[in-house]
Amino acid sequence: MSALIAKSTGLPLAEWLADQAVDALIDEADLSPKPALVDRRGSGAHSDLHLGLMHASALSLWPAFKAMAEAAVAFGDVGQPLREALGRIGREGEAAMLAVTGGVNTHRGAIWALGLLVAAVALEPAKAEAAGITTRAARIALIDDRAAPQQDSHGSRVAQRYGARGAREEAQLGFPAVRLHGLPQLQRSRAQGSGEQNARLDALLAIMAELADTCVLWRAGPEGLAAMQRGARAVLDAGGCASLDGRRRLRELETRLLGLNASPGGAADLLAACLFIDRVGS
Ligand SMILES: CC(C)(COP(=O)(O)OP(=O)(O)OC[C@H]1O[C@@H](n2cnc3c(N)ncnc32)[C@H](O)[C@@H]1O)[C@@H](O)C(=O)NCCC(=O)NCCS
Ligand SMILES: Nc1ncnc2c1ncn2[C@@H]1O[C@H](COP(=O)(O)OP(=O)(O)OP(=O)(O)O)[C@@H](O)[C@H]1O
Repeated sequence: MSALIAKSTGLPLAEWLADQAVDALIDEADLSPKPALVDRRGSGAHSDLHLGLMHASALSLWPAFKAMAEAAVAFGDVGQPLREALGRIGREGEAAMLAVTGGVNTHRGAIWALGLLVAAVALEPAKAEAAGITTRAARIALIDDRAAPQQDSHGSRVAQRYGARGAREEAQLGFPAVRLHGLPQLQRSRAQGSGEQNARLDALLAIMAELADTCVLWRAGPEGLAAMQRGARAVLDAGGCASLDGRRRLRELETRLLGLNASPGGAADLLAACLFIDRVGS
């Protein structure tokens, strides 16, 4: 499917995939009202981020996504050489992002998730259904990158402290938050006639209701994480973002998260992953 679309647009596959990844990031950033995240209304719980910066950051990642797709085509299968090429390109992409944002982490988790997914599609563009893409991405993520520097990141610290599944494990398991929660909810809400923006918000909430988001754990601990998961579930149980009661619950969730200075950045990255698969998937 994606091979055919790339062909019909006349673009090389790698360029088409980089376009889709960047557009998924821009769609995620623009989607409003997202609880406590950067969106068209403002900066949520982030004093160092704003929408223009999210856009500039997304655009700065286009060459990295293109290079990741090209690496997948060149190596041709999942293995150590591809894994280590992706790691190197990912780190270069992160450096380009930090140069554009003046050192602010706008899309770290997204480079990881979308990079793996872009490579997974490029490996077998004819097999672009969600299960196939996420399984191939997981197989890449399971390989050790011997050149990766030992990191003492916020995410790895809280994942260890609380025994939570962080960004790395989410990918290694084949993105269950996307496959089992985000994408099915996106389709359900569309089928119910909720409207595209509400369907996307519902997909974000379905991810938030299940994810051990290490951004939230870092800033607000296990109580913050529980508040995020419970609050997101309450919106969906009330009928989702297209319903009046759901909207009321969404406002309550945002107030609660802002009070905790907690922002579901990991869930936002995985919504972008969800929108990417929705764009390229067959
Ligand atoms: C694996 C990564 C994300 C490091 O993650 P780490 O757990 O150490 O935490 P860190 O706090 O630095 O970043 C986590 C990022 O993931 C997102 N996130 C948080 N929780 C989750 C979760 N449960 N699931 C998915 N994403 C999450 C957040 O938005 C955050 O931006 C990645 O940065 C990495 O190793 N990069 C090295 C370069 C590389 O190999 N690139 C390959 C590109 S394919
Ligand atoms: N629309 C969005 N708004 C805010 N964050 C987002 C959005 N989309 C994705 N994110 C993700 O959220 C992360 C930002 O979270 P956070 O600011 O907590 O990270 P940090 O800079 O590592 O830590 P901290 O600011 O707590 O010291 C980014 O890595 C980004 O991937």
